[in-house]
Parts: sequence; C-alpha cells; structure tokens
Amino acid sequence: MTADKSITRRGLVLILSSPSGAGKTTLTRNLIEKAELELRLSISVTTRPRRPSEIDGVHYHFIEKDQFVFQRDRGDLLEWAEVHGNFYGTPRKPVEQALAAGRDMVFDIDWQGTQQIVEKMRDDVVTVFILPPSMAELKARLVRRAEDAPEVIAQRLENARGEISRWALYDYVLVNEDLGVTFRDLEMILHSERLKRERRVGLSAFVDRLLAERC
Ligand SMILES: Nc1nc2c(ncn2[C@@H]2O[C@H](COP(=O)(O)OP(=O)(O)O)[C@@H](O)[C@H]2O)c(=O)[nH]1
Ligand SMILES: Nc1ncnc2c1ncn2[C@@H]1O[C@H](COP(=O)(O)OP(=O)(O)O)[C@@H](O)[C@H]1O
Repeated sequence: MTADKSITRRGLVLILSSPSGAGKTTLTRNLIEKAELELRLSISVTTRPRRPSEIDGVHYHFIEKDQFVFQRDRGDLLEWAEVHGNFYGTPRKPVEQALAAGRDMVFDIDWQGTQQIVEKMRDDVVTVFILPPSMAELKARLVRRAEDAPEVIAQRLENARGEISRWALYDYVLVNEDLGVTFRDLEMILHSERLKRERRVGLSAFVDRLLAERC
C-alpha cells in the first residue's frame, strides 16, 4: 500500500496584504516565479492607471470604471474594494476553476477584500500581513520604486497607518526587513498549510486501510 496516490489535497488561497511599499508585490512575484511552489497569481481588475513597468493582463487587467461597475454588478467579482481612490476586484472564474482542480492561488489584495474572501471561504484561505521594518523605510521604498508621482506616494503613506491597523485580522504577520528571510518564512507557511489535516483528502480512508492491514 502506498499513501502518495490515495491522499490528495484541496486547493488553497494564500492572501498577502500590506501598506503600499512594504513588499507584497515583490514577494508575490517571487512566489509565482518559483515553479516548484506551483502557485498561480490571481490577476485583479483595476481602474488605477497603469504604472510604467506594468503590463496589462500580467500585473492587472486595467479597465475603465464603467466596465468595472458592469463586471461587479453582474457578479463576476469574488470581492472588490476601493483603495487609494481606485477600484480593485478579483475575477471569480479563474479562482473557482483553480480550486476545483486542486490548484493553489496567491492574492495580493487589501484588508477589505481579505475580509470578504475570509467570510466566503474561511477553510480554504491563509492570510498573511506584511509589515515594513519602519515608517521611514516604507517611505524610502516607495521613493526608490520610482513608479508613482510624489502626490500618489504621499497619499499612500497617509493611508499606511489605517492599513497597518488591520494587522490583527490576519493568520500570520511578517516584518519584511530582509527580503530573503521573509520569502523563506512565506514558503514555510505555505508548506505547513498545505500539510494541514483538514486540507488532505483521502487521509481518513488511508488510515482505515492502514489499520486493517495485517503484518
Ligand atoms: N480588495 C482588493 N484589493 C486589491 C486588489 N488588487 C490589488 N489590491 C490592493 O490595492 C492596493 C493598491 O495596490 P496597487 O495600486 O498595486 O499599489 P501598491 O500597494 O503600491 O503595490 C494594495 O493594497 C493591493 O493589495 C483586488 O483585486 N481586490
Ligand atoms: N525587504 C526589502 N528590502 C528592501 N527593499 C525591498 C524589500 N522588499 C521590497 N523592497 C522594494 O521596495 C519597493 C516596494 O515593494 P513592492 O513589492 O512594490 O511593495 P508593495 O507591493 O507592497 O507596494 C520595491 O522597489 C521593492 O523592490
């Protein structure tokens, strides 16, 4: 009797949230680029203008506000929120397809969206909040990223305290000082969560067979 084939696993959704500039986009990218982790990114729709380094359909689906309202009202979005004056939402279909096929997804979404997803699918969600080591470093990272106008950076910094105050809603909280350390911690969280008893299908039948075995 071998355990490997009879024990499978339900898919999970790993959610990363943080104030702007703490590093969640970088960490998310690193996770999906490591092929053996087998994580797929949920590509959100947004009404925010595209940044110079972003590609439509890769980083976000950039859409107009009327398109967003249409998709939202038709029920195409699993969750949505207004953040920094723009609308963001998670397309429902790719998530449902991935989970049904037992694949895992990573979401880079804010605390409002996280709450909506947790209410809908608590058992299948793992939430991680990323904190910056200091407010000075948060500002320095936003400036170094050099993707946003000064007034956009100022607004994101102003909103940072409100976002940070939501930290206790999350399953895990990581301080992203050293990127390599934070990434390894995330990998360990993912690995442990994948091994959780509740996520493993066929375990009970396997144990029954194990106990019935004569040696
Ligand atoms: N609720 C929700 N939030 C999202 C979604 N996509 C992105 N966000 C959040 O919107 C905020 C702004 O994202 P973005 O404009 O890319 O700026 P960044 O935080 O500086 O990288 C971040 O907190 C994201 O996590 C989404 O689909 N739903
Ligand atoms: N641990 C870290 N140390 C130094 N710089 C970092 C670290 N993590 C991310 N960065 C840099 O900080 C900037 C903001 O990171 P990003 O991933 O875009 O943040 P967010 O998606 O949370 O807004 C980027 O230029 C990124 O390269």
